[in-house]
Parts: sequence; C-alpha cells; structure tokens
Amino acid sequence: MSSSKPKIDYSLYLVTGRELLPPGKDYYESLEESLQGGVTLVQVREKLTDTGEFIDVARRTKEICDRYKVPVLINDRIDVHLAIGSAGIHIGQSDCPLPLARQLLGPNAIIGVSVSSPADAKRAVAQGADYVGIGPVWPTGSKDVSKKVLLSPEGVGAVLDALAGTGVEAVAIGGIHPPNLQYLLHASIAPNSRNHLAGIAIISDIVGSRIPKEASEGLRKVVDSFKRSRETLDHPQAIFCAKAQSPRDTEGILARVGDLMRIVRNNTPLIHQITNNVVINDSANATLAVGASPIMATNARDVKDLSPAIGALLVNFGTITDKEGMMVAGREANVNRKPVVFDPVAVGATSYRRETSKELLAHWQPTVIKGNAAEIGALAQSAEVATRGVDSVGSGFSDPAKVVRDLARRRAAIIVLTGEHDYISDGETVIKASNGHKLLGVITGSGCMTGTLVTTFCAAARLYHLANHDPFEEESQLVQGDMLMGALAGVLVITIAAEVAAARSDVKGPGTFRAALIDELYNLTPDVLVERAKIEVISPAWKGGAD
Ligand SMILES: Nc1ncnc2c1ncn2[C@@H]1O[C@H](COP(=O)(O)OP(=O)(O)OP(=O)(O)O)[C@@H](O)[C@H]1O
Ligand SMILES: Cc1ncsc1CCO
Repeated sequence: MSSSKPKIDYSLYLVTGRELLPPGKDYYESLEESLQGGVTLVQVREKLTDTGEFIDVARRTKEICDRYKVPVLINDRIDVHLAIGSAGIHIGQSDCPLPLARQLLGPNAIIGVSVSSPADAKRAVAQGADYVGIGPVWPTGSKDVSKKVLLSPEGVGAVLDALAGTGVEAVAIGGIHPPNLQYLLHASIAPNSRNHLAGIAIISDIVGSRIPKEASEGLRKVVDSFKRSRETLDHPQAIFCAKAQSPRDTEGILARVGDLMRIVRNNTPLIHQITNNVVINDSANATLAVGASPIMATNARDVKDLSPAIGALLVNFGTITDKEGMMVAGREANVNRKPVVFDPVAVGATSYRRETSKELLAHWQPTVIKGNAAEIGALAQSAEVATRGVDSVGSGFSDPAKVVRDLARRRAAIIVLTGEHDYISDGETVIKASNGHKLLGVITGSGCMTGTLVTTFCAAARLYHLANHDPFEEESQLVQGDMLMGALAGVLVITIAAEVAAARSDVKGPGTFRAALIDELYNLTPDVLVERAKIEVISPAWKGGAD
C-alpha cells in the first residue's frame, strides 16, 4: 500500500487488451511505444488469463511504466493489484463493490469506477471513487456493448454535471477515435457546470495500432490542446472564438458582417448542402446570388471526397431522403473542422424527425442550429410553442433570448431562432436582429434559405480567421472562426435583401417577391447592409456559472 495518494494525469489513459494487438506485434514493445507517445496512465485488463499469468503481465507492465513514471491500475482484480503493488484498481458496476474495495485497499489506493449515468456517478462519488470512466460513448469493437445504452457526448455531459464540484475526475471510454475526439471533448462540456473531461480512455486505437507511438501522440495532442483551452479561454462558451477576434459592439459587429460579405464574393466558398427537395433550387440560387458556390450532393459516397474542399456544410432534414449521407457528411465536416449548420425542419412534428435529429446529433457536432420557434422549442424541450407541420404557431417564447442562450450552452453550438425578430446566441452573447419582411413568411423555404446563407457566411467566418491567423485559437477549437458573426451575417443578408425586394414597385405578392429576393441578394452591398441593419446586443447575463 502506498504512503500517499499519487496525483494522476488522466489525459490519455491506455486500457490494455493483448487480444487486439496486430499480428506479430509484441505486447511489451507496443506498451513501451505508447508510453513514448504520451500515454499518462495504464490499466492492465486481462479478461481471459489465469491468475499467475495476469500477475506476470501486470508486473512486467509496471516495470516498463515505472521507467516512464506512469502509474498502473489493475482491472477488477484486487489480488493482482496487491501482488504487484500497483497504484490501484478499476472496477465495473458488477465487480467488487466499491465500499468493500476501499476497505480492502485503504485510503491511498486509486479506485476508479465505470459509470453510465448521473446516478451511477453520484453513487461512485459518495462511496469514495477517485475517478470515473464514463461510457460507452459510442459502439466499440473491443467490448460487447450491445446491451448498453450508448451515451453520446450529450450523455457524457450530463454525467459531468453530476460530478461538478466533487473533485472526482472523469475520462470517457468507448468508440473514441481521432475523427470523433475533438467533437467528444467539446460537445461533452457539462451544460450547467462547464465541467469537462480530464481525459480519454483508449483501447483499440492504441493497442491495435502498428505504430502506437504515433497513435498516442495524435490523441494526446488533441486532449492537451483541449485542456489548455479550457484553462485559458476567458469566456465559458469559447468554442467559437478567442476574445481578441470577436467584436461584440454594434459597430464592430456590423463592420465584421460587411467583411464577411466581401470575403464570400472574393473567395467563392463551396457550400455543400444536403437540403429538402422543396427548396433545393431556391437555396442553390441564393448561394450563387451572394457570391458563393453551391453543391447539393446527398449521397454518402460523395461526401468523403467533398468534405476537404468545402467551405461549410448545411444539413437540412425537411425531407429526409438520405439519412446516411447526413450522418457521413456531418462526421466528415467535424473531422475536417468545417462549420456544420443543422436545420431540423419540423423536428417537433413527428417522432421520426425527433429520432433522426437525436441520431444525427449523436454522430456529429453542429456548429450552428437554426430553426423557427417550434423547431427550437422542440430541441429545447419547451412547451411554449406549438408546431403545425413545418410552421411555428402561437405568439412565441416569453423570453427568447434565454431560450437561445441556454440551448447554445447545452448544445455547445450557435443557436439561431428565426421569426419576426431573430435571436442568435453563442451561449454568452445574444444578438436580436429585427430586419425582415412578412412576405418571407408567405413563400416556402425562407427559413431554409436563411440556413443556406448562415452556412455560407460561417464559411466566410472561417476564412476570415484563417486570413487573420491566431495560433492559439487554431489549436483549441473544433471549428475555427467567430461563428456568431457568420450566423448573424446570414440572417442579416436575407432579411435586409427581403426588405429591399418587398419595397420594389414590381413586387405584387409572393411570386414576384421570390424572384426579387434573389435579385436583391445579388445586389446587396455591405454599405446598404450596415445602414439598414437593426441589431441589439444583449450582453451576457451570466459569467461562468449556471443562472
Ligand atoms: N413576420 C416577419 N417579419 C419579418 N421577417 C420575418 C417574419 N417572419 C419570418 N421572417 C424572416 O423570415 C426568415 C424565415 O423565418 P421563419 O421563422 O419564417 O422560418 P421557417 O418557418 O423555418 O420557414 P420555412 O419553413 O418556410 O423555411 C427569417 O430570416 C426571418 O427573419
Ligand atoms: C414545405 C416543406 N415541407 C418539407 S420541407 C419544406 C420547406 C419549408 O420548410
């Protein structure tokens, strides 16, 4: 038994699994390479091995880890832990009960527990766990999780809220790979407490690798930059921008929106849109009219090649014809760190749409979620607003600024709520935009076109960032650039073009308005936009905690 409790760095926690080694790869060699790559903690997991062999493997593992000053934990087996003098054990929900393990091991042993719900986590804390492993996050090949509930990052965030303030740290486990790691870390930030993961537990991506040093280095780099960003960024929702680059006064904001309009015209970003078959042509034309280039590809086989080349992605599920394409496109956009705008059309209207929305949001992290009051209300689980098919009915939310701010924090995404007044929030600032015309409400797909333009200007916000390089921001964000500005620009461009179009003498009703809207998107200049914009910046009502 050690004389004091070791301080553990949970950043990159390797769980061993000799059965997963690539053919011909030696376990001890693989272990040593992974330690060289930056593994910070090792758990020896031997499910099928006799006790004598388990002790032997654990002892040799510890000898190697000792050279790298990396602590070793033993999965489940108190006898093996005692035999080799490891730092502690990790137990599952059906292994030795935690109070008994603590009694047997004493106060200084590290004891970690697998948890899959806030209730499990609270129990583990009450019973004296040192850390918890939260999972499974996603399906995994290294363990049979077919009977378990997959948590997705949102579920991990709920567990992290239950742990806030307890001092018990957490790692996530299950199905974590380089493509989904950034997404997991950011999207699991606890909605109320802002508590975040201390690290990740990895089995197959390291053990199954032929070059575990490189695999570990890659994972460690992402975790380190995430943790650094949480320690240093000065506002709680700082996924989208470092403060230095983010105007939050009316004049600075409108100047930035003007810059983004010029960037679109000068750079013609490619805007990948998976949208519904009602609006597809109008959306493509709106994209062209503001100076960008649309590509309306829906098939999963298209999107892998497209993703590196696009400026941003729109997923609008007005008519759900290719769910797989939506899944793959969003995931690839996260991997390539491109903005993803999600337009959950009529999400509250049917259970299929609710389920599809849940499924998509479990697969990838949206940068922006845009919806009318009924759609945002459904995602926020608010009963204040009803839905009639794709339309919102009733007088709206009593406190729309709070709805968008809270949902932005919960979803770690920019929220755009459309209507007579539009509300846009990054979880801190809320911007109320009051341009527009009621004719927008009598043509189909004005909301969808708003989504298209939000996507287009988010691509521009990313390009703005790349041109005004900030290395700190670069490594700490899932998507680079001030996406609050991108989202606002999209809303202002369509609503102001609509005002100009509606005022034209040749516009007699919805039909002529629809054509005039495309014209005025084409004609709109930054000067006219700045002159006509009606925005109000609602400053943060909270600083650093739940309100
Ligand atoms: N009464 C109004 N006055 C001014 N602008 C409006 C009004 N209603 C909606 N808008 C604007 O129209 C656009 C679409 O918003 P809306 O909330 O109608 O979307 P939606 O219901 O999703 O539309 P659709 O389903 O037709 O695509 C937004 O840019 C919004 O600002
Ligand atoms: C009318 C309609 N139905 C499905 S999508 C769509 C376009 C407006 O949301």
